[in-house]
Amino acid sequence: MTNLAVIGGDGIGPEVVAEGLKVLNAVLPGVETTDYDLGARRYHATGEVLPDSVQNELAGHDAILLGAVGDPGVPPGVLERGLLLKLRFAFDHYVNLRPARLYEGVTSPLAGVKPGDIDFVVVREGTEGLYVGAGGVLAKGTPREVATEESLNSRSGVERVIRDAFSRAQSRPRRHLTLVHKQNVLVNAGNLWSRTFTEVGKEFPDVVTEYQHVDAASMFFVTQPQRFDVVVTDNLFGDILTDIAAAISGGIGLAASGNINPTKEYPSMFEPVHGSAPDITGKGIADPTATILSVALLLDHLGHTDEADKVEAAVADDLAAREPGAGVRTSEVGDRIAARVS
Ligand SMILES: NC(=O)c1ccc[n+]([C@@H]2O[C@H](COP(=O)([O-])OP(=O)(O)OC[C@H]3O[C@@H](n4cnc5c(N)ncnc54)[C@H](O)[C@@H]3O)[C@@H](O)[C@H]2O)c1
Ligand SMILES: CC(C)[C@H](C(=O)O)[C@@H](O)C(=O)O
Ligand SMILES: [Mg+2]
Repeated sequence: MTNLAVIGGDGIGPEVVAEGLKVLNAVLPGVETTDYDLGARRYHATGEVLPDSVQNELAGHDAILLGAVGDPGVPPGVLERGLLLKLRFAFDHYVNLRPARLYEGVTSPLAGVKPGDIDFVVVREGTEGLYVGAGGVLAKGTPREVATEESLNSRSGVERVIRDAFSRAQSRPRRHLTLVHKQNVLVNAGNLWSRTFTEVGKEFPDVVTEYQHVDAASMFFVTQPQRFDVVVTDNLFGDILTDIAAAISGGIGLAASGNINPTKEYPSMFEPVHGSAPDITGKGIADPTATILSVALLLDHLGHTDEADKVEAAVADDLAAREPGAGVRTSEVGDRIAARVS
């Protein structure tokens, strides 16, 4: 019996997670779920963000489904760092998997692109880089104030995510992998990434490789998305590139992600790429598709590949059947996709 920890979180998080669970229950009845009240409400009520006891309980689950965290009433970073990043780091989610696909029936803002032109996956490093929290502030509040954030890149951390990306590229028809970095400026980390990429690449002679600086890659994402099959990159570049990937594939409401611990030592965590969207919270108009596609990634990770394929196919059918330009009603999307997989 699969046991799933559910963190609805803030803003539209609980709204989209409810639809993800609707689809999960329809395609794989009997998954045991435990809800965790984490996020802004708990923080305001108790001052707690992620108590150790809760983290330990989460560790005992097969997987975690998360909506989003972040709230305009909570200082920036408290929930994002204290909850989301804490879980990514504690559960060693070193592969942050973010597929981008333009489905039939979905309009891309890019002129002339067709479904099939955008079908790639970003393997974003999830535990290092500028996200580690190294740095600080000197002379705060004075004219001499200096703030630093350091990027940490370990050989083992870089190597394991690059190897994962190579092996994903090897299992896809095009067998193409692009390393994205900024080795012309970030010469220390860039050199480690590119040397490691070359060395690990020797284990995968059938994978075609390419390197792009992140500024050029950002341009090619919106001018020639067909160039990409698998992309591997560091934590911050991956964060930014995957919002671009979402935008060109029809919007942030469709972009799924998995924070994966490939060793399965800890539970992996699945969540939409988007945030808590305070501007549309409570209106019933958030698109739950990203969360439902994240449920497909979750099912795949847990070995339920048929169910994962069924969910993705149902999403594709639903998107193809949507009235162009018509708004989304959150619960209706969940109802329709759940009905298709039942
Ligand atoms: N994984 C996460 O938990 C996560 C991710 C990103 C941002 N955040 C947090 O969320 C809060 C808001 O951040 P933001 O505004 O930069 O990003 P956001 O993704 O929440 O919203 C950006 C825009 O996209 C729209 N949008 C987002 N999800 C949508 C959906 N499912 N359907 C339709 N429209 C959708 C929003 O309405 C908004 O206009 C911040 O506190 C931020 O730190 C959390
Ligand atoms: C909320 C924030 C910590 C997070 C990130 O930067 O990774 C978000 O933007 C994401 O893309 O999941
Ligand atoms: Mg982001």
